[in-house]
Amino acid sequence: MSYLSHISSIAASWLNAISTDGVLISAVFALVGVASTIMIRLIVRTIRSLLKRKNQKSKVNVLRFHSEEAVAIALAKYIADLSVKFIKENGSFSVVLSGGTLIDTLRKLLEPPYIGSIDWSKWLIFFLDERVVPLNHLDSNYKLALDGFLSKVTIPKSNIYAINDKLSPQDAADDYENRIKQQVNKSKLKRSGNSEFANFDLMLLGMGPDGHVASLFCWHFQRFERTRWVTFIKDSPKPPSRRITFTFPLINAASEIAMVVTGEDAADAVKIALSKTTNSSCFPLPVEKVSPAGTLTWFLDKEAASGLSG
Ligand SMILES: O=C1O[C@H](COP(=O)(O)O)[C@@H](O)[C@H](O)[C@H]1O
Repeated sequence: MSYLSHISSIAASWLNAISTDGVLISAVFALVGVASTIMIRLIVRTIRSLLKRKNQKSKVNVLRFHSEEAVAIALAKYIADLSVKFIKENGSFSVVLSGGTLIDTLRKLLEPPYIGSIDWSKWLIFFLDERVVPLNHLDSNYKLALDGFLSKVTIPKSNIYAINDKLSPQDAADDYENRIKQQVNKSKLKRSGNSEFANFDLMLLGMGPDGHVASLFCWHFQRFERTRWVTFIKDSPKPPSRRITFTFPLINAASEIAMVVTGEDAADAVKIALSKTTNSSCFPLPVEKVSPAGTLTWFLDKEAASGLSG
Protein backbone atom coordinates (compact mmCIF):
# COMPACT_ATOMS: atom_id res chain seq x y z
CA MET A 1 0.00 0.00 0.00
CA SER A 2 2.90 2.37 0.66
CA TYR A 3 3.57 2.50 -3.10
CA LEU A 4 0.67 4.98 -3.31
CA SER A 5 2.44 7.35 -0.94
CA HIS A 6 5.61 6.77 -2.97
CA ILE A 7 3.88 7.65 -6.28
CA SER A 8 2.36 10.71 -4.64
CA SER A 9 5.73 11.93 -3.44
CA ILE A 10 7.30 11.44 -6.91
CA ALA A 11 4.44 13.38 -8.50
CA ALA A 12 4.79 16.02 -5.83
CA SER A 13 8.49 16.43 -6.51
CA TRP A 14 7.83 16.84 -10.28
CA LEU A 15 5.26 19.48 -9.66
CA ASN A 16 7.51 21.05 -7.12
CA ALA A 17 10.09 21.50 -9.84
CA ILE A 18 7.63 23.20 -12.19
CA SER A 19 5.55 25.13 -9.75
CA THR A 20 6.16 28.41 -8.06
CA ASP A 21 3.95 27.30 -5.23
CA GLY A 22 5.55 23.89 -4.81
CA VAL A 23 5.09 23.62 -1.05
CA LEU A 24 1.31 23.78 -1.28
CA ILE A 25 1.13 21.28 -4.15
CA SER A 26 3.46 18.87 -2.29
CA ALA A 27 1.23 19.07 0.76
CA VAL A 28 -1.90 18.37 -1.32
CA PHE A 29 -0.31 15.31 -2.94
CA ALA A 30 0.97 14.01 0.36
CA LEU A 31 -2.55 14.31 1.81
CA VAL A 32 -4.10 12.56 -1.19
CA GLY A 33 -1.52 9.77 -0.80
CA VAL A 34 -2.31 9.26 2.87
CA ALA A 35 -6.09 9.43 2.31
CA SER A 36 -6.01 6.89 -0.52
CA THR A 37 -3.79 4.55 1.53
CA ILE A 38 -6.28 4.67 4.40
CA MET A 39 -9.22 4.13 2.03
CA ILE A 40 -7.64 1.14 0.31
CA ARG A 41 -6.80 -0.41 3.70
CA LEU A 42 -10.42 0.03 4.79
CA ILE A 43 -11.75 -1.52 1.58
CA VAL A 44 -9.39 -4.51 1.86
CA ARG A 45 -10.34 -5.04 5.51
CA THR A 46 -14.07 -4.89 4.69
CA ILE A 47 -13.71 -7.35 1.80
CA ARG A 48 -11.69 -9.72 4.00
CA SER A 49 -14.26 -9.67 6.79
CA LEU A 50 -17.14 -10.13 4.31
CA LEU A 51 -15.35 -13.14 2.80
CA LYS A 52 -14.70 -14.55 6.27
CA ARG A 53 -18.38 -14.19 7.13
CA LYS A 54 -19.40 -15.79 3.84
CA ASN A 55 -17.13 -18.73 4.54
CA GLN A 56 -18.52 -19.13 8.05
CA LYS A 57 -21.28 -21.59 7.36
CA SER A 58 -23.04 -22.92 10.41
CA LYS A 59 -24.31 -26.45 10.60
CA VAL A 60 -28.07 -26.00 11.02
CA ASN A 61 -30.47 -28.57 12.52
CA VAL A 62 -34.19 -27.92 12.62
CA LEU A 63 -35.99 -30.05 15.21
CA ARG A 64 -39.79 -29.96 15.18
CA PHE A 65 -41.91 -31.33 18.04
CA HIS A 66 -45.61 -31.92 18.46
CA SER A 67 -45.86 -29.82 21.63
CA GLU A 68 -44.05 -27.33 23.86
CA GLU A 69 -43.69 -30.12 26.45
CA ALA A 70 -41.83 -32.25 23.89
CA VAL A 71 -39.53 -29.28 23.15
CA ALA A 72 -38.75 -28.97 26.87
CA ILE A 73 -37.94 -32.70 27.13
CA ALA A 74 -35.66 -32.69 24.07
CA LEU A 75 -33.98 -29.44 25.12
CA ALA A 76 -33.07 -30.88 28.54
CA LYS A 77 -31.40 -33.91 26.96
CA TYR A 78 -29.54 -31.76 24.42
CA ILE A 79 -28.21 -29.47 27.19
CA ALA A 80 -27.29 -32.36 29.51
CA ASP A 81 -25.34 -34.09 26.70
CA LEU A 82 -23.46 -30.88 25.89
CA SER A 83 -22.71 -30.39 29.59
CA VAL A 84 -20.99 -33.79 29.70
CA LYS A 85 -19.13 -33.14 26.43
CA PHE A 86 -17.80 -29.67 27.29
CA ILE A 87 -16.92 -30.50 30.91
CA LYS A 88 -14.91 -33.45 29.59
CA GLU A 89 -13.18 -31.22 27.02
CA ASN A 90 -12.65 -28.02 29.02
CA GLY A 91 -13.36 -28.76 32.67
CA SER A 92 -16.29 -26.30 32.56
CA PHE A 93 -19.49 -25.54 30.65
CA SER A 94 -20.20 -21.91 29.75
CA VAL A 95 -23.89 -21.28 29.16
CA VAL A 96 -25.52 -18.04 28.05
CA LEU A 97 -29.18 -17.57 28.98
CA SER A 98 -31.86 -15.46 27.32
CA GLY A 99 -34.84 -14.20 29.26
CA GLY A 100 -38.45 -14.64 28.17
CA THR A 101 -40.16 -17.99 27.70
CA LEU A 102 -36.86 -19.85 27.45
CA ILE A 103 -36.44 -20.05 31.23
CA ASP A 104 -39.67 -22.00 31.65
CA THR A 105 -38.68 -24.31 28.77
CA LEU A 106 -35.60 -25.30 30.82
CA ARG A 107 -37.84 -26.87 33.48
CA LYS A 108 -37.06 -30.50 32.61
CA LEU A 109 -33.45 -29.96 33.70
CA LEU A 110 -34.82 -29.57 37.22
CA GLU A 111 -36.18 -33.12 37.20
CA PRO A 112 -34.56 -36.57 37.32
CA PRO A 113 -32.39 -37.79 35.74
CA TYR A 114 -30.76 -34.43 35.00
CA ILE A 115 -31.05 -32.60 38.32
CA GLY A 116 -28.93 -35.24 40.06
CA SER A 117 -26.58 -36.20 37.25
CA ILE A 118 -25.43 -32.86 35.78
CA ASP A 119 -22.20 -31.51 37.29
CA TRP A 120 -23.67 -28.08 38.11
CA SER A 121 -20.48 -27.02 39.91
CA LYS A 122 -18.75 -26.69 36.51
CA TRP A 123 -21.39 -24.48 34.90
CA LEU A 124 -20.67 -20.79 34.20
CA ILE A 125 -23.75 -18.66 33.55
CA PHE A 126 -23.87 -15.44 31.53
CA PHE A 127 -26.81 -13.38 30.28
CA LEU A 128 -27.36 -12.82 26.57
CA ASP A 129 -29.22 -9.62 27.27
CA GLU A 130 -30.44 -7.86 30.33
CA ARG A 131 -32.82 -5.10 31.18
CA VAL A 132 -31.14 -2.24 33.05
CA VAL A 133 -33.30 -2.46 36.16
CA PRO A 134 -32.46 -3.61 39.71
CA LEU A 135 -31.67 -7.33 39.79
CA ASN A 136 -34.70 -7.94 42.01
CA HIS A 137 -37.06 -6.11 39.64
CA LEU A 138 -39.80 -8.12 37.91
CA ASP A 139 -38.40 -7.13 34.49
CA SER A 140 -34.90 -8.42 35.25
CA ASN A 141 -33.79 -11.42 33.19
CA TYR A 142 -31.50 -12.35 36.10
CA LYS A 143 -34.45 -12.48 38.49
CA LEU A 144 -36.47 -14.51 36.01
CA ALA A 145 -33.62 -17.01 35.63
CA LEU A 146 -32.92 -17.06 39.38
CA ASP A 147 -36.52 -17.72 40.36
CA GLY A 148 -37.27 -20.20 37.59
CA PHE A 149 -33.99 -22.09 37.27
CA LEU A 150 -30.78 -20.94 38.97
CA SER A 151 -32.09 -21.05 42.56
CA LYS A 152 -33.09 -24.70 42.01
CA VAL A 153 -29.68 -26.02 40.94
CA THR A 154 -26.29 -26.00 42.67
CA ILE A 155 -24.33 -23.70 40.36
CA PRO A 156 -21.87 -21.77 42.60
CA LYS A 157 -22.97 -18.13 43.01
CA SER A 158 -19.53 -16.97 41.91
CA ASN A 159 -20.11 -18.71 38.54
CA ILE A 160 -23.22 -16.62 37.80
CA TYR A 161 -22.35 -13.38 36.02
CA ALA A 162 -25.18 -10.90 36.56
CA ILE A 163 -24.86 -7.35 35.25
CA ASN A 164 -23.99 -4.46 37.57
CA ASP A 165 -27.46 -2.97 38.06
CA LYS A 166 -26.11 0.26 39.58
CA LEU A 167 -24.73 1.52 36.25
CA SER A 168 -26.20 3.37 33.28
CA PRO A 169 -26.91 1.21 30.17
CA GLN A 170 -23.67 2.32 28.50
CA ASP A 171 -21.54 1.73 31.60
CA ALA A 172 -23.27 -1.59 32.33
CA ALA A 173 -22.51 -2.77 28.77
CA ASP A 174 -18.84 -1.69 29.08
CA ASP A 175 -18.59 -3.35 32.46
CA TYR A 176 -20.12 -6.63 31.27
CA GLU A 177 -17.91 -6.70 28.18
CA ASN A 178 -14.82 -6.11 30.33
CA ARG A 179 -15.80 -8.85 32.74
CA ILE A 180 -16.21 -11.32 29.88
CA LYS A 181 -12.81 -10.25 28.51
CA GLN A 182 -11.26 -10.80 31.94
CA GLN A 183 -12.61 -14.36 32.00
CA VAL A 184 -11.06 -14.92 28.57
CA ASN A 185 -7.73 -13.50 29.78
CA LYS A 186 -7.86 -15.79 32.82
CA SER A 187 -8.67 -18.72 30.46
CA LYS A 188 -11.97 -19.34 32.24
CA LEU A 189 -13.60 -18.77 28.85
CA LYS A 190 -12.13 -19.78 25.50
CA ARG A 191 -11.34 -17.41 22.65
CA SER A 192 -12.92 -18.15 19.28
CA GLY A 193 -10.61 -19.73 16.69
CA ASN A 194 -11.87 -17.38 13.92
CA SER A 195 -12.03 -14.08 15.77
CA GLU A 196 -11.06 -12.13 18.84
CA PHE A 197 -14.36 -12.86 20.52
CA ALA A 198 -15.08 -15.16 23.46
CA ASN A 199 -16.23 -18.62 22.45
CA PHE A 200 -19.08 -19.66 24.72
CA ASP A 201 -19.96 -23.35 24.74
CA LEU A 202 -23.74 -22.93 24.51
CA MET A 203 -26.06 -20.00 23.96
CA LEU A 204 -29.77 -20.53 24.59
CA LEU A 205 -31.69 -18.07 22.46
CA GLY A 206 -35.33 -17.18 22.42
CA MET A 207 -36.96 -15.14 19.65
CA GLY A 208 -39.71 -12.52 19.82
CA PRO A 209 -42.63 -12.55 17.32
CA ASP A 210 -40.90 -9.63 15.52
CA GLY A 211 -37.81 -11.81 14.91
CA HIS A 212 -35.66 -10.13 17.57
CA VAL A 213 -33.08 -12.13 19.46
CA ALA A 214 -31.25 -10.93 22.59
CA SER A 215 -32.04 -7.18 22.57
CA LEU A 216 -31.17 -6.81 18.88
CA PHE A 217 -34.22 -5.39 17.16
CA CYS A 218 -35.29 -4.43 13.66
CA TRP A 219 -34.68 -0.76 12.88
CA HIS A 220 -32.09 -0.42 15.61
CA PHE A 221 -28.42 -0.04 14.77
CA GLN A 222 -27.14 -2.35 17.54
CA ARG A 223 -27.71 -5.32 15.27
CA PHE A 224 -25.04 -4.02 12.88
CA GLU A 225 -22.36 -3.70 15.57
CA ARG A 226 -19.12 -5.29 14.41
CA THR A 227 -16.51 -4.68 17.08
CA ARG A 228 -18.20 -4.41 20.48
CA TRP A 229 -18.91 -7.61 22.44
CA VAL A 230 -21.73 -6.10 24.47
CA THR A 231 -23.71 -3.00 23.61
CA PHE A 232 -26.66 -1.07 24.98
CA ILE A 233 -30.03 0.25 23.83
CA LYS A 234 -32.05 3.01 25.46
CA ASP A 235 -35.12 2.88 23.22
CA SER A 236 -35.99 -0.80 23.01
CA PRO A 237 -39.34 -1.19 21.19
CA LYS A 238 -40.17 -3.91 23.72
CA PRO A 239 -40.31 -2.57 27.29
CA PRO A 240 -38.33 -1.93 29.38
CA SER A 241 -36.50 0.45 27.07
CA ARG A 242 -33.03 0.41 28.70
CA ARG A 243 -31.11 -2.80 28.09
CA ILE A 244 -27.71 -4.26 27.38
CA THR A 245 -27.14 -7.04 24.86
CA PHE A 246 -24.53 -9.33 23.36
CA THR A 247 -23.73 -8.31 19.78
CA PHE A 248 -23.89 -10.62 16.76
CA PRO A 249 -20.11 -11.11 16.50
CA LEU A 250 -20.06 -12.38 20.09
CA ILE A 251 -23.20 -14.48 19.61
CA ASN A 252 -21.87 -16.01 16.41
CA ALA A 253 -18.54 -16.93 18.01
CA ALA A 254 -20.39 -19.57 20.09
CA SER A 255 -19.81 -23.29 19.65
CA GLU A 256 -23.48 -24.24 19.95
CA ILE A 257 -26.61 -22.14 19.70
CA ALA A 258 -30.07 -23.46 20.51
CA MET A 259 -32.86 -21.34 19.08
CA VAL A 260 -35.84 -22.26 21.22
CA VAL A 261 -39.11 -21.01 19.77
CA THR A 262 -42.61 -22.01 20.80
CA GLY A 263 -46.09 -20.66 20.16
CA GLU A 264 -48.05 -19.43 17.18
CA ASP A 265 -46.97 -15.79 17.59
CA ALA A 266 -43.50 -16.70 16.35
CA ALA A 267 -44.66 -18.66 13.27
CA ASP A 268 -44.22 -15.82 10.73
CA ALA A 269 -40.68 -14.98 11.83
CA VAL A 270 -39.76 -18.70 11.87
CA LYS A 271 -41.10 -19.04 8.34
CA ILE A 272 -39.09 -16.04 7.12
CA ALA A 273 -35.92 -17.29 8.78
CA LEU A 274 -36.16 -20.92 7.73
CA SER A 275 -37.85 -20.86 4.36
CA LYS A 276 -35.80 -17.86 3.26
CA THR A 277 -38.88 -15.93 2.21
CA THR A 278 -38.24 -12.21 2.12
CA ASN A 279 -39.87 -9.84 4.44
CA SER A 280 -40.64 -6.38 3.14
CA SER A 281 -40.57 -4.51 6.42
CA CYS A 282 -37.21 -5.59 7.90
CA PHE A 283 -34.56 -7.46 5.97
CA PRO A 284 -32.87 -9.46 7.26
CA LEU A 285 -34.70 -10.14 10.50
CA PRO A 286 -32.31 -10.12 13.47
CA VAL A 287 -32.85 -13.87 13.91
CA GLU A 288 -31.55 -14.44 10.37
CA LYS A 289 -28.19 -13.07 11.43
CA VAL A 290 -27.65 -15.92 13.90
CA SER A 291 -24.93 -17.99 12.29
CA PRO A 292 -22.55 -19.51 14.82
CA ALA A 293 -19.08 -20.84 14.22
CA GLY A 294 -20.43 -24.22 15.37
CA THR A 295 -23.94 -25.64 15.22
CA LEU A 296 -27.31 -23.90 15.26
CA THR A 297 -30.16 -26.12 16.44
CA TRP A 298 -33.73 -24.92 16.20
CA PHE A 299 -36.22 -26.37 18.71
CA LEU A 300 -39.74 -25.67 17.43
CA ASP A 301 -43.13 -26.75 18.63
CA LYS A 302 -46.00 -27.42 16.22
CA GLU A 303 -47.37 -23.87 16.46
CA ALA A 304 -44.03 -22.14 15.89
CA ALA A 305 -43.35 -24.43 12.90
CA SER A 306 -46.86 -24.03 11.45
CA GLY A 307 -45.71 -21.75 8.60
CA LEU A 308 -43.12 -24.27 7.38
CA SER A 309 -43.92 -26.78 4.70
CA GLY A 310 -43.74 -30.54 5.34
O1 LIG B 1 -37.08 -9.19 25.65
C1 LIG B 1 -36.68 -10.30 25.44
O2 LIG B 1 -37.30 -11.07 24.51
C2 LIG B 1 -36.71 -12.21 23.93
C3 LIG B 1 -37.84 -13.12 23.46
O3 LIG B 1 -38.67 -13.41 24.57
P1 LIG B 1 -39.91 -14.41 24.48
O4 LIG B 1 -40.67 -14.20 25.75
O5 LIG B 1 -40.70 -14.03 23.25
O6 LIG B 1 -39.35 -15.79 24.42
C4 LIG B 1 -35.77 -12.90 24.89
O7 LIG B 1 -35.09 -13.93 24.23
C5 LIG B 1 -34.81 -11.87 25.47
O8 LIG B 1 -33.84 -12.46 26.28
C6 LIG B 1 -35.61 -10.89 26.26
O9 LIG B 1 -34.83 -9.91 26.90
